[in-house]
Amino acid sequence: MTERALLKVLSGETLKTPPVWLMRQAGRYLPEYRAVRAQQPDFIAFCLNPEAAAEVTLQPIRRYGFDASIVFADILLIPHAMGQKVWFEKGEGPRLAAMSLDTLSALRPDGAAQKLSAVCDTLRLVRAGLPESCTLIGFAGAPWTVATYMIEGGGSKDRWKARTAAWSEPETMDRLLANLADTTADYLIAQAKAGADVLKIFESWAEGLPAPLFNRVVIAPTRRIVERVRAAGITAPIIGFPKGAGPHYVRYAEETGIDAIATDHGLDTDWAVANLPRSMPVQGQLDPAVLRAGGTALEGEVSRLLDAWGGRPYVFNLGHGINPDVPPEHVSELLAHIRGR
Ligand SMILES: Cc1c2[nH]c(c1CCC(=O)O)Cc1[nH]c(c(CCC(=O)O)c1C)Cc1[nH]c(c(CCC(=O)O)c1C)Cc1[nH]c(c(C)c1CCC(=O)O)C2
Repeated sequence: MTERALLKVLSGETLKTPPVWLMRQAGRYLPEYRAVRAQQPDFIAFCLNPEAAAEVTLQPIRRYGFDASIVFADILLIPHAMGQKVWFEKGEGPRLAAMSLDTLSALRPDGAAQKLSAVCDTLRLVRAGLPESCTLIGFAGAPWTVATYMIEGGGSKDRWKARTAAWSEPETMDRLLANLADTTADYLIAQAKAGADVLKIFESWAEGLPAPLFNRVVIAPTRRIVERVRAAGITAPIIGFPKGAGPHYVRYAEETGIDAIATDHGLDTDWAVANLPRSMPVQGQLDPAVLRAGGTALEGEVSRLLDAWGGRPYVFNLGHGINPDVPPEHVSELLAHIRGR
């Protein structure tokens, strides 16, 4: 158990060769993923099919021997479980049924997490198929990020409706965020009980928020999740990923109660090294585009990050998910650069 490199780093150890895994390591860049996906036309049903989800979770572990495995699921399972219809249009990303903020904030969280028990079944199947040295990660979206999808009805360029609602209807918005936080905490607790060694909270839309809003919609609901998970006796380390938070990264690291911080590729490395809490484990921040590019650019960026974060508890990862057009052999090159130093 303590042999797991990722767990060592998350408990504060510095390793000469950092553990490595990649966001979206199970996905369309892998032909074996596309073969399973072709049999699973409904993406939500795919996520809730433990055999199929466990199979694609294990595919990148078999191919590359990553140090960690992240359960195949999606942050939009929470709105699905809370009663908002979610579907995926081919080539266009997620769609969610139009609902008013009042209606969304009245969706009752009680019992919603139990509707996602299939994800716990996936975790148990994955654990049984993983090498002992591989850490198993469970995850959920952070309330603000999930709320933006719920309010906008899908992805959006600037989250305009959600940001406007946060200012114009603060009580209703805060109620939605609190409901999401409680459901998400219950879901993460269930994942830890099903065998997740580590929990990760994806705040993919932390970008572009002034400080007062960042405190209210990002920090407070995230802290609420962490407190509720800890109150349930769960000790699994929690990684927070406030993508695009810029200088707010520091307060996020210090005030949410998370144990480790995942950084995006837009964050200045030297600034992050100087300003993030020194003892806090850091994960990230390779530009996904340099993984697509490969070659000497990739080698140079790997060296730059390993040099910058050397001497600190560090987990190698991308600054965002791997793109579908990344050649699978570039991932092998990446691992050779990291493990060959
Ligand atoms: C915002 C967000 C979502 N989902 C997720 C986030 C947070 C991380 C981020 O910012 O990317 C998180 C997520 N989604 C998925 C995982 C699986 C685990 C892993 O990292 O390997 C994880 C951790 C599978 C997935 N989730 C999705 C896919 C692609 C679906 C397909 O096979 O067509 C996968 C592998 C679909 C998805 N799901 C979501 C979007 C916007 C999309 C469409 C994007 C696209 O088409 O690439 C919502």
